[in-house]
Formats: sequence, structure tokens, C-alpha cells
Amino acid sequence: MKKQENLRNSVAVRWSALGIVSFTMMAAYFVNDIMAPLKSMLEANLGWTSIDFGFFTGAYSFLNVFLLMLIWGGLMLDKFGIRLTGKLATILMVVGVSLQYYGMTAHFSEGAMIIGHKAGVFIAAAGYSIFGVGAEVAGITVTKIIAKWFRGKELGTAMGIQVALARIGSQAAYSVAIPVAKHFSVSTPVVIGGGLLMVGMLAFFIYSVMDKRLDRQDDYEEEKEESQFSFKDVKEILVNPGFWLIALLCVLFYSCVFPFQKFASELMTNKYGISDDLAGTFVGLPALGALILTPVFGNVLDRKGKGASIMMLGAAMLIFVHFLYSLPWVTHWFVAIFLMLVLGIAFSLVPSAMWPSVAKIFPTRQLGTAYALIFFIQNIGLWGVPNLIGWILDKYCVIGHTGENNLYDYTVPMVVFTGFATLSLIVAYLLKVADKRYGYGLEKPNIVKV
Ligand SMILES: C[C@H](N)C(=O)N[C@@H](CCCCN)C(=O)O
Repeated sequence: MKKQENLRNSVAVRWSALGIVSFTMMAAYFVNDIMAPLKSMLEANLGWTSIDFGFFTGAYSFLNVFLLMLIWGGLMLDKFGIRLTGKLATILMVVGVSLQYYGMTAHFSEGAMIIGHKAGVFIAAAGYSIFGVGAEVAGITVTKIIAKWFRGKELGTAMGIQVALARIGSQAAYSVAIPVAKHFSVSTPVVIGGGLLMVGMLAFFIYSVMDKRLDRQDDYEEEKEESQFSFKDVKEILVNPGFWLIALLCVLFYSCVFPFQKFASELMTNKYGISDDLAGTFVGLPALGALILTPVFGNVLDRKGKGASIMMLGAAMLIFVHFLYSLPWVTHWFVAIFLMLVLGIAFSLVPSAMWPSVAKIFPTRQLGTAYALIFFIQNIGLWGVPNLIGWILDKYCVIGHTGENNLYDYTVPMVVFTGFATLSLIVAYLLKVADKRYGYGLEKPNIVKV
């Protein structure tokens, strides 16, 4: 009897698997970013201050950081596997976004507060926090899925394409949020996100069938690399200097990108005089750039390597962008758009090099835990930085009012972002030094020639 070819060796099957799980993540990114362009509308329509907005935005990471949900998610991923963890994560996302919608639309009595926050803001934030657990655990699960199907093959390209499709979700969110909210209501974009997430959940359930078949084949062919989780693995990860450098670079780099984007629509309108209808689209430009460039850079890295150098280049570009945004006298809209495009390049360079690097440093059995720990440290920034920026804006940056909205001077927040970007360059340099010393192979191509 002819032996059936391993599923991962079939180009069509492995790329289909990638397409399906990438769709789930695209829906997650849409929901993640859908509230950002609405900051001014939330202030005008629902009375959310910058502190409320910062609190809501940071809530994405709250449970991941303070209840260690990402760590439990990572352990669960390595112990109970991709299918159960991924299904639970997608269900959590749907539950979270539903609660977020309730918080934005339910009528609470005037002045109702929960733990020092307006009731509506608190409930929306609680929903976003549950969504955040699902989105991050889904993120590590999908990363492990890609490593499972593409290790030694087109790993960089595949991770690049997944990130690129996620960016479509972000870009769509930034572009449609304001027009949809103006046409219907400020909560309608969230309803659209909820619908997309349900389809994404279904997609993951379909992927699970493929995953089961692959596992059966691997068992049969004794190719299975996964093993049960052990604390020895966690210890091994934590004593690896490469882990700490990647985690630090990750938290610093992403703290300069995601939290920045959440506030950037207002930066566009307040500093550069761009209309609020267009501001979201401009803020979505890095996502659009990354959509095209991340797979391109992923492919170059697959064939040529130079991952550590590319991470340094991306971090340097980030300093350039935030520093120019911080200059109070540079206010031309053209500069604002140009910098968004440069940010798009940096936003493609670093992720396309960073995520496959983790798979070079750690074996498959440790990947779930390693990615979870890195995401955990990254989430500390994704929680703290929006809270910090929201607080700085409310306390020190109000320079006037336009109708229902405050007018903000973004100089100090942009200096803070420049500081984080500078630290990220230093860490990227140290990673390159560590790579030489410990031989992680970060400068080597991802594709292993046999
Ligand atoms: C926010 C999330 N924790 C994250 O870091 N996302 C990365 C993509 C990670 C995918 C790795 N295969 C991003 O750049 O969006």
C-alpha cells in the first residue's frame, strides 16, 4: 500500500492551514483596533476622558498581566495542545467583545461607578480584558501552529503572511471605525467586530480537524516533536539570555507601536490638522505597509538571514519616527503621513525577524511556553503605556477645547515614546552581540537546506 504523504509536506494543505488560522487572527486584530480611532467620539458621545480611554486600552492586557492569564494559556498550550487551547481562546474573544458592547450601550444610572471608574467604562474594559486574554492566547497558539507546519520550510514567510493578514484587520478597523460610527452609532463598529470574531471562531474549529489529522500522522510516523509541559522547560527558557533580550526588545518595540497607534488618530487631528474622517486611515498606514512588507522581509530572512541586524534597523527607524513626531514646530500633514509610512517599514522589519528568531532559539516543545512568556512581558507594556500616556495627556497636555473635545499637545507623550524606542535599539544591539556569543543563528537563513 502506498504510504500517504505527510500533510505538512503538501504545499496546498500547509498554506491552507495558515490561511484559516490567519483569518481568525485578522478578526481579532480588527476588534483590537476598532476603538482606537473612536477616542474623540467616545469623549464627545459617552463622556470618556483620556484617562478612561487609557484605562480601557490598557485593560486589554490587565488579566494577562495581573492574573497571569498568558502564562496559564502558554502552559495549557504545551500541556493540553493546540486544539483545546485555541478553541477556548476564540470563545473568550467572542464573550469579551459582547461584554464590551454591553458596557458601551447599557444605561447606567447617572454617576454610577465601579471600583473608581464610570460603570460603562469599567464594564467595557472588563470585556476588552477578557477579549485580550483570548486574543493573546490565540496569538501564541497560532504562532505555535505556524512553527508546527513550517519549521525548516518557509517559516519567516508564513509568519510574515500571518502578521500581514492581521494588519488587514487593523487597517480595516482604522479605516471604517469613524465612518461607520458616524453613520450608525459609536458602538456599531464593535458589533461588526463581534460578527467577524464569530466567523473567526468557526474557522479555528475547522482548522482543528486538520490539526488532528496531522497529529495522527505524526504519531504514526513518530515525527511528533511535542511533549508534555515540564517546569524544567520553563527554567531552561528563563536562564537563556536570548529569551530575556527578545522579551525586552518585544516589550519596548511594541510599546512604541500599539499604544502609540491607539492615540495617534488624535495626534493627527490635534497636531497636524487632519480631519477625523481621514485620521484613522492615516494611522492605519503602518498596518497597510506592514501588510505588504512583512511577508517580503520574511521571505528575504528565510533565504538570506540577517535577523539580528534587521531588528536593529527597525528599532533605529522607530526612534526617527517618534523623535520627529515629538518636535512641536513640525506640524505639516505631509510629515505626519511620511512618518506613518516609515513606521510601517519598521513595523514590518522587526516582527518579521523577531518571531521566527524565537523558533530558532527554542525547540518546538518549549515554543508555547516561550512565546507565552514573551507575550506576557510584552503585555506589561501594552497595559502600562496606554495608562501612562492617558494620564500624561489629561494632567499635563490639555491646551484648549474644541466643542465637546479637549485639544491636546502631544509633545511629552511623543518624547516618552522616543525614549522607549531608544531603549529598544540598545536591546537589539545587545541581542546581536548575544547571538554572536551563544550562536543562536539569528543571522542565518530560516530555510534549512537538506
Ligand atoms: C499583540 C501580540 N501579542 C503580538 O505581539 N502580535 C504580533 C504578532 C505576533 C505573531 C507571531 N507569529 C504583531 O506584530 O502583531
